[in-house]
Amino acid sequence: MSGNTFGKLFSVTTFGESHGPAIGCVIDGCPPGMTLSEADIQPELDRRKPGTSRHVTQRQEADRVEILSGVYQGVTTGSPIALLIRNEDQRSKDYGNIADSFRPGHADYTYWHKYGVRDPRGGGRSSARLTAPVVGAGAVARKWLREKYGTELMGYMSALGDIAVPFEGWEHVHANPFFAATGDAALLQRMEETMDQLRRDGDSIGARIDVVARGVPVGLGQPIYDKLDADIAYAMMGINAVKGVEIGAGFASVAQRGSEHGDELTLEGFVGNHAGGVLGGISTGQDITVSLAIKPTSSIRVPRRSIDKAGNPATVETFGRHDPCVGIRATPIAEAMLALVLIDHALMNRAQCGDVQVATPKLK
Ligand SMILES: C=C(O[C@@H]1CC(C(=O)O)=C[C@@H](OP(=O)(O)O)[C@H]1O)C(=O)O
Repeated sequence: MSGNTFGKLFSVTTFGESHGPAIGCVIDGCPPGMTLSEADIQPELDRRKPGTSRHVTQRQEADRVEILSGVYQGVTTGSPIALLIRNEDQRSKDYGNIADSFRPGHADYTYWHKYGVRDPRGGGRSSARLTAPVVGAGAVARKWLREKYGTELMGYMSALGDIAVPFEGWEHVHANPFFAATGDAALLQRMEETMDQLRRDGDSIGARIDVVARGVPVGLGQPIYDKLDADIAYAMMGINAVKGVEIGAGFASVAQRGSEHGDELTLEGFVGNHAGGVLGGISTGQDITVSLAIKPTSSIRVPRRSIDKAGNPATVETFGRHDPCVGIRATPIAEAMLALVLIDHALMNRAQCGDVQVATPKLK
């Protein structure tokens, strides 16, 4: 009801603010009997944490996760799992000059009208820092999915602003600060220069992120309202700054014919994956492919027109430590959200349809 909980059977409630003492989440419904320790979660948080290159926010947070409950002798018990991440590097004075006005493109304005109370310390609940607990919960989900079905989740940046970054191979993704799946040195150099110029300009830029789930069993998803692709879109739109989601061919479907779009079935497998791994809202067993449009960060140094709380015209400039392209750190977050959707649907499918068997081959 209050927009802080995600998922039905594997439900995650996040808490905390960017400049409060800590952030975290409570996971309810994790299956018992899975080995789990901080070491399973920390590497995912390390992929997302701030301060890892000059192209992201310089706020220094270790994002060290503590498991407070739900695990006994290294095994999940079925009780709620609480994950805690302490904030260490808050600097609320950066927000002093905008405490009474509204950043264009930011949630400041809508939160103020909705709640009538403003947390002047940083972005509060609307901060992208709140994606850290989501990544923590996603790490638990992806471990279960890997152990149960061999599911793997991967993602990469496929565009930085108007620079398209073609996919070359997964081996490149962690060899550059952008999560780009390319080894093209000239292209990476162009991306670095674009970001350096943006930083000098005090401006920001958008990005496109592609996410893939491989090894998803056939049959996940519900027929009408809780379609797998609908829940994926819902989940992705829950990530800060996401303005668009495509599944499979997405908006390119508009220009396709049925003879091209519909992936033919052969005994060797599906021919193509325009469906993005989902037909009729239910997983096909192929890769689930999702693409996200991430808007340019709204906290920028460029002076812009706004108003203040009293209704006077104001000029807004945001100082402090911000991501000039929040999309650079979005890849692990998108993977985590996809994992949360998949585990929830896997548990729901197990409940209703766990005994169903048909003799038809399962295609890939
Ligand atoms: C700290 C993180 O990113 C933050 C995301 C963010 C925002 O407004 O979204 C604003 C900045 O934080 P602060 O509230 O301290 O100004 C970023 O540094 C993080 O992702 O962990």
